[in-house]
Amino acid sequence: MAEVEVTQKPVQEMVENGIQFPNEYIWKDANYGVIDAFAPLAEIPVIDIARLNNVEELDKLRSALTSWGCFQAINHGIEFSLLEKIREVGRQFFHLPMMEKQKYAREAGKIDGYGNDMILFENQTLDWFDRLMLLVHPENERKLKFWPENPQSFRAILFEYATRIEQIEEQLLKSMARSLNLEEDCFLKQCGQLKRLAAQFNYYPPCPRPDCVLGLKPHADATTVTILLQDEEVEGLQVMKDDKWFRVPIVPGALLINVGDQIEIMSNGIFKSPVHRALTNSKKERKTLAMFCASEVGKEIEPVGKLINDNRPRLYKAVRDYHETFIFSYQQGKRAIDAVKM
Ligand SMILES: O=C(O)CCC(=O)C(=O)O
Ligand SMILES: [Fe+2]
Repeated sequence: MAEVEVTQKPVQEMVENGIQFPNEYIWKDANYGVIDAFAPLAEIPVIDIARLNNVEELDKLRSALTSWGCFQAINHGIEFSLLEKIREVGRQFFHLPMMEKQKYAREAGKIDGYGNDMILFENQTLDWFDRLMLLVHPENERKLKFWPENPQSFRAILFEYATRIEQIEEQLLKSMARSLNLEEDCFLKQCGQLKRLAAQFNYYPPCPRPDCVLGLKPHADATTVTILLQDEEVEGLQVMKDDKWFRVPIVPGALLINVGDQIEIMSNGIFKSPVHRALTNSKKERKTLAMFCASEVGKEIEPVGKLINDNRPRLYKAVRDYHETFIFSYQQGKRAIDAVKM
C-alpha cells in the first residue's frame, strides 16, 4: 500500500490530552445527507439462527437480506458469558496506558495492529475511532505480535470467539444459498480453501462535535458477511435503506449480521450490502467488535450462474482481490462495488 508513514495519532490520545482536533475530522461530503442522531429506529428483522432449517425462517432470512441487507441474529449459539468476556478483554485493552497499547501499533502500509485507518489521500476525511485489527485466518498469515498479551486472557478468548464465529459464518452462507434454492455450498466454494477472518475491535471516544464528525464514514463492507457485536448500551450505528438513514437498535445478546459486497456480487445483487455509518456522541465511549469474513485472497468471485437469466442480467464482473479496490474507493468516499458493475 502506498502509505508512507503512520501519521495519525490515536483519537483517544487527542481526547485525553485535550488536543484541538484537526479539520480533517470534519465530515463535508453532502452525498450521504447530514449527520442526524435522531434518525428513525430501523425495524431490522430478528432471525432465529437455530431455526434456519425451517422454511419460514429461511424465507425471513431471504426477505431480510433483499430489503435491509442485515438482520439481528438470535440463538446463534454463542453464550452470553462469552460475549461478555470478549467485550471485557476489548474494554481492558483500550483502557491500557497509551504506551502499552502502542506496543501493538500498526506499521506503515500494513493493516494488523492498533491504530487508525491508512491515510492514502490528501483531504481524506478522518474517522473518530481507534481500532485493533487482527487477522485470525488464514493461520499462516496471523501476526501474533499484534495480539495483546495484556489482558492475559485476550488471545485465548479471541481464539474461542473466532472459532464460534466461523461456525456461524458457515451456517449463514449455507442458509443464504438454500434460501435462493441454490446448492448450499455454492457461496462457500467461491470463498476458497483459505477464506479470511479478521477481528476489528472498534473504539469510539466521546467526541466534542458529534454534529459534524463521524465515527466511521458511510461505507459498505468488503466482506461476505460481517458479524458485529454492538456496544451493550451505547447506540451509534446507522444503516441506509431507500436513501434514508435509520438507527440500528441494540438487541441484548444478538449479533448484527451485515451482508458485504462479496455476497452482493455472488448473489448477483439479490442480497444487498447495506451502506452504514457510525455516529459519535459527546458523553460516552462506544466499543464494538466487527468480525470480517471474506473469500481467499486472489481467488476470483462472481455472480452464481443460476442467478443470471433474461429477467436478471448479470450485474457484476468477476473480481479478484476485491479488498484492494475497496480500500481506495472507501477512502475517497466512493463505493467499491460500483467499480465492478458490468
Ligand atoms: O461500530 C459499528 O457500529 C460499525 C462498525 C463497522 O461498520 C465496521 O467496522 O465496518
Ligand atoms: Fe462496516
